[in-house]
Amino acid sequence: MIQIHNLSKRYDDTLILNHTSFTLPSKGLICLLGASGSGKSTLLHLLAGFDSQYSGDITVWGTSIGKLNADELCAYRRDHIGFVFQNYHLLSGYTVLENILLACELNPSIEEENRKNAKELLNKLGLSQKTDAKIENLSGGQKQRAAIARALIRNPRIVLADEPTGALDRSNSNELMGLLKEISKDRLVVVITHDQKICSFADEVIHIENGKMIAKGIDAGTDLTDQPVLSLNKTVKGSAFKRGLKNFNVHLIRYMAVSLAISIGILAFMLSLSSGNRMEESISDFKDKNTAYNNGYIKGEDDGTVYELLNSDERIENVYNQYKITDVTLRLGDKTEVMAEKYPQPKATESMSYGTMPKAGEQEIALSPSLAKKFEKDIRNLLGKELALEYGEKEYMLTISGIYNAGYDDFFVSSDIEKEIYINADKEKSYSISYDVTDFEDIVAVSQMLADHNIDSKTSAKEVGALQSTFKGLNRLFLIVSILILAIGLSISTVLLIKLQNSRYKEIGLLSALGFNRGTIRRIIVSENLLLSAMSVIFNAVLVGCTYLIGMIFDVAIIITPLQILLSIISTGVVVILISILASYKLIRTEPAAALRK
Ligand SMILES: Nc1ncnc2c1ncn2[C@@H]1O[C@H](COP(=O)(O)OP(=O)(O)OP(=O)(O)O)[C@@H](O)[C@H]1O
Repeated sequence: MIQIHNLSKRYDDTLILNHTSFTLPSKGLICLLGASGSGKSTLLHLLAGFDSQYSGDITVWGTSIGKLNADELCAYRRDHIGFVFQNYHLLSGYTVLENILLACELNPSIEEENRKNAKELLNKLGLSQKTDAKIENLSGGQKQRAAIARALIRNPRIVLADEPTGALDRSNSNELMGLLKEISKDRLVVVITHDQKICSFADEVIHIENGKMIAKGIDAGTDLTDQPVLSLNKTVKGSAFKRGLKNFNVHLIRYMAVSLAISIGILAFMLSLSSGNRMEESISDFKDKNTAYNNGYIKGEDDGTVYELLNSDERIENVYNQYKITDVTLRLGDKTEVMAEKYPQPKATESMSYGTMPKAGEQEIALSPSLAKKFEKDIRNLLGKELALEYGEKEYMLTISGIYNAGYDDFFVSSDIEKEIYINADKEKSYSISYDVTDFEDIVAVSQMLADHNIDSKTSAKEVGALQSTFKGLNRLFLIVSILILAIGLSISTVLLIKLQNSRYKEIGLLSALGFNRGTIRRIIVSENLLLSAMSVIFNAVLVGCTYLIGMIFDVAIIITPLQILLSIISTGVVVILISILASYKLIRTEPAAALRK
């Protein structure tokens, strides 16, 4: 029997049930009557363990359900309660049979028996033709019968039905009540109704008036001798992943829309980043073409002050004095050219016709066109050839790395070769100083520092400055755009995922009402979220591929580094999982009564 003692229930300031006490028998058919809004459904939800926010006590077969923990309450709902909802709460996208078997999902070991029982019930309820029909294609009355079948399938000891005949005609109502009367011989069946004729089936009629339960009718008597014990088996069977997969399939279109939106957001962010990469590439292009971009040259005699200033600056390296040298011989094949005087010249301000300036650490030489022509008519052919440079007693074998645009006979050699040559030079007075700026970013600042000291240096600072100011502005712009795109993408994704989760309150409320515990529901949702995340990752990868393809077709090079691609794919997955966890946090924790009302 169920003993209701001093039960009160309020919603905010409204008292619905007011210190009411009543004892319901262990078997028999009870009809619950009352004006609309009097609290009939509320009472049924409390008896079913859908809502634990009340005062007073409900004792079922000697156990107070208010004292049960969350898992025990789930076991109570799953193993002892069959509930017929006023609004059916059947899952769209699933068949009638699947909806009914949902109640047995936590006991899949007897799957065949469950199916057989479900079909028998459908037969009894006149729904056998609709076994495999999608629930959304059923009429109101058919849905009601499917909901009744789901409540009865596990043969529960307590059946609570909220207006089960509301959508049925008289003959179907009578048939159903006949069935409920039949099963009430060995269990308790409580039926909410507004129909007085239905009450003729009842063993007892209870009215709810002013928050109190009042008996009106024949008392079925409280059968204390036949009182079962409330067994609570907390073992959970059934695969949460299987249900998650099914749900994912049913909601596939919705999930696809969400993952597409998220992937597009992250792709847009990546494309924006790609513009930043393009700038990086332009800078590296500039560096490749202007191999002497970081070199500086200061002409004039120095008493050591300029040299000291350069040497003491941490941004500067490879500082050395340059000297005029005489009688330099260049030999290539059978052609020899002697330069009576060779003056050091600024390297960074020269532009290249072909090839590159000699690089430090390499045995290289670059020639001016007029000098190059003395060795070969088509000066381009000289690139990569070996040229011997003789100075003093020494000979250096150098590779011709480039031809630069000076209008007189001249050459540059790699800085380490140049320094070696100066060992034998007349070092009475230096002609100029050469230095390198270690970091590209510091070139302009170093030139400015020298200008502040009234030192005139020849560098590529002007070009680098122009490049930097253009790129700095654009970079900032793209960074802002990227962050904006990411923020918009994340906001849209969050809203979509929250909407997706919010649309599922009823479904999750139903699972909870059927006895799925919080852990199982969490695992179902996590499975779906993992599937959603995997789908988003795949979409993201496909979209990146398509973008590359479109870029190739329309000849727009899209620069995204493999690391950025990997990061974007991983972040898509992580973003989806994190937002899903956040969005489903409340969903998992909502009690069935509240979830089903949303
Ligand atoms: N979750 C809730 N939050 C706030 N108010 C609620 C909530 N659930 C029910 N109520 C209110 O409690 C009162 C009783 O509702 P309940 O559904 O139990 O009535 P009822 O007797 O079953 O009505 P009906 O016969 O129309 O179905 C109503 O005024 C309803 O608006």
